[in-house]
Amino acid sequence: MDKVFIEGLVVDAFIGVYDWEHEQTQPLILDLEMDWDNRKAALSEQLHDALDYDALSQAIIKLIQERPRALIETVAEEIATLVLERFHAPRVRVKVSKPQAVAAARQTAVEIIRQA
Ligand SMILES: Nc1nc2c(c(=O)[nH]1)N=C([C@H](O)[C@@H](O)CO)CN2
Repeated sequence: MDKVFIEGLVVDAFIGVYDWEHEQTQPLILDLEMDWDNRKAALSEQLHDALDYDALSQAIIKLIQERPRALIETVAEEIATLVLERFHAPRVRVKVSKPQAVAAARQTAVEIIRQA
């Protein structure tokens, strides 16, 4: 299956289980891989035949910034649901990284794969 990617999308979010995390935003870094048949868009050159990574990126930023969340797992699930239900991709891999979570670690992250 063909793929569409969004890699390294940085979104400032109220995210975390601790009180201090409710008072200041932290960056999340999002990586998405979506199954999509790119042949129709390649032939028509019509954006409506493509999985629009720009529209999807804006929708993800809006989703994340509409309310605080405790766990990055919740962010990953909600993004996967958005991709499957609103953007109609049949399969998505979502990685949510929280680079400032653990001082001694370069990165912390979760990854999920969901299918329609
Ligand atoms: N699996 C997870 N573990 C932890 C999370 C998380 O979202 N998923 N979050 C925290 C705290 O918010 C932490 O990031 C603060 O530094 C701890 N563990």
